[in-house]
Amino acid sequence: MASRTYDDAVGLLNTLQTPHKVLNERVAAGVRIDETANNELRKCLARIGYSPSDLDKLNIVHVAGTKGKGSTCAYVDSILSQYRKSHDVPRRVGLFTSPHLIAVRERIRINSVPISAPLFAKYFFEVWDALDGAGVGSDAPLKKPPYFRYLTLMSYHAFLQEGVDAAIYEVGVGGEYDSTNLVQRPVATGISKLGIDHTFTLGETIDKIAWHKAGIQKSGVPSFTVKQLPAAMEVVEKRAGERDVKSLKVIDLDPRLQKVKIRPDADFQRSNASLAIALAETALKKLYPNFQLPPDSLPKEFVDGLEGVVWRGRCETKAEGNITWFLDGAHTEDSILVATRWFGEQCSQIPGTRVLIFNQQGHREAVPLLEGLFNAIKAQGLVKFDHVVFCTSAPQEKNGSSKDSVNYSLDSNAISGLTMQKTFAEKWRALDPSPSTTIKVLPCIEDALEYVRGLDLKSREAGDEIEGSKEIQALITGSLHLVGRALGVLDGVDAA
Ligand SMILES: Nc1ncnc2c1ncn2[C@@H]1O[C@H](COP(=O)(O)OP(=O)(O)OP(=O)(O)O)[C@@H](O)[C@H]1O
Ligand SMILES: [Mg+2]
Ligand SMILES: [Mg+2]
Repeated sequence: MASRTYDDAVGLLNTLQTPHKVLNERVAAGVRIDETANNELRKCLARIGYSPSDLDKLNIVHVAGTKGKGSTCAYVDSILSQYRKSHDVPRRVGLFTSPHLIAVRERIRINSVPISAPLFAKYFFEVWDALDGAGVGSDAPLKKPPYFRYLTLMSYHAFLQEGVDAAIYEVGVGGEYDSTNLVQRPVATGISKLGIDHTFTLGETIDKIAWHKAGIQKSGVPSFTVKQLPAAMEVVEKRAGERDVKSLKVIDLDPRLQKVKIRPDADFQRSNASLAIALAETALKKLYPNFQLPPDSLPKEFVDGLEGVVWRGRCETKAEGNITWFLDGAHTEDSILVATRWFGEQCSQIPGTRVLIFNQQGHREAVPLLEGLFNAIKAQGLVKFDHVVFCTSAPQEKNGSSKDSVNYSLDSNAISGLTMQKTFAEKWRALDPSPSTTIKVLPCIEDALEYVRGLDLKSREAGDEIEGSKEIQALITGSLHLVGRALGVLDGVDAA
């Protein structure tokens, strides 16, 4: 029998990635996802032994949105975990999020911890074998769903087998046709901030995008959203009506958060936290029928859950001697503004050398994204980048990178030729012609981090700087893959 380790599982899982060439052909032919994908996935679910109604046992909190999904899910998870610790209910909390930063198994967590490598391998191969028809009765093989959909299927299996009694699901792309949308009766659905992203799949305008995301709302299930642009809100309301939801509530900034330390201390994050409070409250009402949240303050479990949440790669800082790394995986117009403002505010009080490390490989609007970053930092007027580094997020075999970060959906020629990075460098030079700004194109994130460390070394060798000016503040942003690769290096190999 073939070897069946975690590494083997990830290797096989990678064969389910859609290659760059096929993605391009689909775009050219205008092929978009529709309900056939979930009809196929229901067959796979049946094959591994479950009906869609089995998923209702997971008491799912389902979250869609353009920005803030992952953070909202992490908050709900963290609040429920506090109840688990203090009351033993829910006994086990599942969390399904994407993408991963370092290891694929981060996407499937139980009690906030990524499932172990052996458990990942076990559930991976159980699903694999069942789809191959290797089980009782030797059914005909079923075509395996692509990467993300396979992982979703596997998460259903893992959570049901592990006795999870509350699960939080972050939508992959859109909502209506997403593989997380197999659930028929979640406990609550949440729609975080809507904006423009994934336009090929979802449509070019916010109302089209909202249509997909609002498609997670379910009959008889409470739905929650945050303030949206009118064109988006109209669609959310219309779809809520069509679906006959139990209620649709628009969640404003929760005044009870005034005494809670939300990080970063910004309204976008308080909005995510407010949405999470409403979702967690609804889930807890299901788990404890008499549960009531006081109207003017939050119980300790909520406060501890919100303050203690760990959501890596989003507005994360790491100190390393004189260097402070600021990491944020922002890759849309709105979120890049948020990340840039956060960086500017954080380091404007401390003199030092400012570095930007940027990449974005798959996005059609990558250059405008970079330009948005430049304009935001300029408009804010607090800091200026002295060094700007463009590099790829590609794993480097020589550094012992794992299969977890292999990405076949990107254009390998563009990566090896550093095509995007050279374009970014030209763009930045045009935006900032000042000779005092150094612009670099480097093959990989490892080299970019070393470049920054080299700056630190040089300044320490120079030795005669005034106190404080030896600080280096480096913002790493533009892509969650870039940030994940950077964290992998900065944390050491086995960070997950
Ligand atoms: N409500 C929001 N409005 C605008 N930007 C946000 C909001 N919430 C988060 N962001 C920004 O988006 C980044 C990603 O946040 P998060 O992981 O919560 O979003 P997501 O919806 O899961 O995104 P994706 O999965 O597409 O990366 C954050 O680091 C932050 O810069
Ligand atoms: Mg996204
Ligand atoms: Mg996410």
